[in-house]
Amino acid sequence: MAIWIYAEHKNGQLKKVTLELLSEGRKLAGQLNEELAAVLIGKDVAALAATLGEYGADKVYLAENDALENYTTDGYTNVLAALAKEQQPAAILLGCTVQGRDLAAQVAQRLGTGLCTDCTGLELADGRLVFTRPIYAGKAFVKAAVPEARPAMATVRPNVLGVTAPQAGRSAEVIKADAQPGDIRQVIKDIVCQISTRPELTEADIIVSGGRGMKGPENYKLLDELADVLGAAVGASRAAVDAGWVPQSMQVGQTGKTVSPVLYIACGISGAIQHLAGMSSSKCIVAINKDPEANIFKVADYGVVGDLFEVVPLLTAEFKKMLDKEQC
Ligand SMILES: Cc1cc2nc3c(=O)[nH]c(=O)nc-3n(C[C@H](O)[C@H](O)[C@H](O)COP(=O)(O)OP(=O)(O)OC[C@H]3O[C@@H](n4cnc5c(N)ncnc54)[C@H](O)[C@@H]3O)c2cc1C
Repeated sequence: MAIWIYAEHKNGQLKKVTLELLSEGRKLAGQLNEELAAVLIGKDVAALAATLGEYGADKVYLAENDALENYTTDGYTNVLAALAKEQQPAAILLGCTVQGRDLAAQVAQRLGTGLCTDCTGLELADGRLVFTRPIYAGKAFVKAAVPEARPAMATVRPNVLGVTAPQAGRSAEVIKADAQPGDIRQVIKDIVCQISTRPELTEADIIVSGGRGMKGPENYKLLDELADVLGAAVGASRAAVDAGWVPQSMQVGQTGKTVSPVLYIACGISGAIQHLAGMSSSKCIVAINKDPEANIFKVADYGVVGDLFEVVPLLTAEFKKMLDKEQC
């Protein structure tokens, strides 16, 4: 009975959440005395198996097929579900990403098993995997387990688990898996990539986010400047997205992306429950708001009551000075 990690990858690179799951999976597999396996699906992805081994996988099930070049719900579900039926793992863990959420739901249905979504913690209790997940938009947490059904499945929020250092030279046994994608109903004609030098929102360690208090799209350049100095991603509230100031891909919250960076700087965001649902698991929250009663201050670790148009440029200048000094 093994613990499986779904190895999500993009543009020839493993997603950070895959490494986080491997690191956590390694600990759990050790405690359970089970093996840790990664499932790698795609076209020409075999080279990634070496990294999976270095980060803790004992085995890599490699399913390669030309038809699996791009993620499709049908193709990837058929391959992962068939493999799980054959091998009967104890658990399958996926990242709570757009792809992971889609695939996990389909595979769980196919296997007739339970799925805990959007988990922020994993532990063992009486030899069983117990998942921690936020409820009521992050106001409370439940501990949930998948009762008798096997495998127990879960999607885990990116950026909440740490990544342990890879062990150079550690390798995994690579097993060629059946890679028959079956009937694929989706046709992918083109993939339009956003070109950005910034980290992806869900994987970023630092996020600078702006809301309605930004007053207009032209003012986001203030956040861009701060983000450039900090190597951060830029996010937004739904109010800013609905106003057409920034694209929906930047939205953080219940109907946007869920993020857990080390540092989240909220500028001109009131802290509506739907926004908090997407960012309250950030490790450190800094809020800049001119209203001292704003709800965001209830979740903030540090709050600046002030006008963001004064505070943000000052922060940018101070961080720049600090980093310039460090480089000297
Ligand atoms: C079903 C549903 C789903 C939703 N999903 C989401 C979601 O995913 N994400 C999300 O964000 N929202 C979501 N919302 C909307 C949410 O309820 C709020 O309307 C939204 O988050 C408000 O955005 P905001 O904080 O930017 O704007 P506001 O609430 O208008 O707050 C603007 C803040 O800026 C401050 N401010 C103004 N000027 C300045 C200045 N110069 N300097 C400093 N501060 C200033 C103000 O004091 C105020 O606190 C959802 C709502 C519903 C009903």
